[in-house]
Amino acid sequence: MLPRGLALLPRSLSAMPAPLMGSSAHTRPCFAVEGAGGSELVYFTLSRSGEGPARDPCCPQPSCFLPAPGRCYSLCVPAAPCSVPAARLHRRLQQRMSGGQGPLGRCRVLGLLGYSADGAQTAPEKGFLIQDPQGSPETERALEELLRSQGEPPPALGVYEEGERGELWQSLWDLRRAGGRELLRRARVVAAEAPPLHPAVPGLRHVAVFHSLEAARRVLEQCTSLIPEAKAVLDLVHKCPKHSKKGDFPVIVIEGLDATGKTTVTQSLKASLNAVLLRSPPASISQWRKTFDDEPTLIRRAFYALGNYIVASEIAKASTESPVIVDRYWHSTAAYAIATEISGKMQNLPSAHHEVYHWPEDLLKPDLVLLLTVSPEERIRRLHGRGLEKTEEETELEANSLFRQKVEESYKRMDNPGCQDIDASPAREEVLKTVLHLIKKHCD
Ligand SMILES: Nc1ncnc2c1ncn2[C@@H]1O[C@H](COP(=O)(O)OP(=O)(O)OP(=O)(O)O)[C@@H](O)[C@H]1O
Ligand SMILES: Nc1ccn([C@H]2C[C@H](O)[C@@H](COP(=O)(O)O)O2)c(=O)n1
Repeated sequence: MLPRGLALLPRSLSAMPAPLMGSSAHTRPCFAVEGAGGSELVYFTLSRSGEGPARDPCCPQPSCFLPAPGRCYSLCVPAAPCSVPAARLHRRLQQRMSGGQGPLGRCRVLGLLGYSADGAQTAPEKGFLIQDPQGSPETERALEELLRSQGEPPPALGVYEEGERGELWQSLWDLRRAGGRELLRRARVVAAEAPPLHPAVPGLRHVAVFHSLEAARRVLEQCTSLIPEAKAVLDLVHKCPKHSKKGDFPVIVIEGLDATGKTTVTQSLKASLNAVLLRSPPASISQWRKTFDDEPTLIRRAFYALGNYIVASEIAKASTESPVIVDRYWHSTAAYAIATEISGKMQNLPSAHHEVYHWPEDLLKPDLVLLLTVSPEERIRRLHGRGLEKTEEETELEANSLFRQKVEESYKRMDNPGCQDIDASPAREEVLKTVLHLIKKHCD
């Protein structure tokens, strides 16, 4: 018996009949599998005609999808990727599949992005590729059950099968009928060229890196009936002046990965400069961080973005009376969001000067942004030395040095104001001396 796999694909993309029948690779729906080929993404598209070599010398090989002798399943969320319901459905499925219970618990879950190859400035539809090392029918049943429990219409279910000549086929099934399924189409899986930009880049400004208060506010407004804290955040934003303006005293932001010494440096600066110390997210919303950290990227990043606007109003007020030091600000929000969304290798990051690195026009600009950097080994020594419980993202940083490098590189690509790099490895007093020297140089 030939190995089989299942795919749940974005309904909007899978329902695009013309591109599938046509021959232009530019208009076809395309897909990228994250993590199947190490740090490389595996790109594929669908051909109804079944044309193509028996075994495609390029990816995707059936083995990328079908872990011998297991089966592979994949799914995408069938709704607009920028909408709160789609983002929450994706998150729910992710939690259920990575919950470690039942047959889905033993599967390897990879990210799947569905995008259009015509370069549209839209966010990709997100999904999963699920590899079952045991190839058990229970997994298929558990997956169907999971999808049917998510309400109508459940995502379409695609089944991957290896053909007689080693080629890969995808059958798309409609799961809407209670207990049954109907074949919507069968298409050949063929390699697609890697797009010029990572598929998540065109949509970054819509789903992760918000460049205006309005864009972030729109997201939380969609959440008020689902997340009561969203209303509380919006109320605070509403109370802030529309365009916060900086006072005459300098505003200095300290940025960096966790445990690079931001708290240490900002507290010392506060004392040395007789400054006001602020942080983003501000104290007024930090009690809701856990709630928003558990939400999907779209909502989580909108929360942090709005936090920056609330801090901006605090900066405006404080900087009329004394220097202001800010522990994290917009650069953190943007750098972590970019590094999370852009899977794969460092080269997938948007190139320097890309608009995603530009400062939002409506957000109060600091005078100076200093980026503390330490070697990965020193950072881990400091994390362990501190002995605090690790957050999910800190664990990710420790486990995934590629992610850490992407956060740091994104910081370095920020524009106007850019981040000025500081080696924070030396002793505390020496780091403080360097920072004070730079502030003096900049502000004199
Ligand atoms: N220059 C330094 N040399 C040695 N240890 C340091 C230095 N600066 C800070 N540390 C220690 O490293 C640990 C992390 O520092 P700190 O809490 O200031 O980092 P942070 O960037 O604010 O971290 P987080 O973002 O996770 O809050 C602390 O235990 C701190 O005492
Ligand atoms: N202005 C900010 C501050 C923080 N974040 C996010 C980025 C990380 O996920 C996490 C790090 O914060 P820490 O653990 O150091 O308090 O919070 C952000 O997006 N924007």
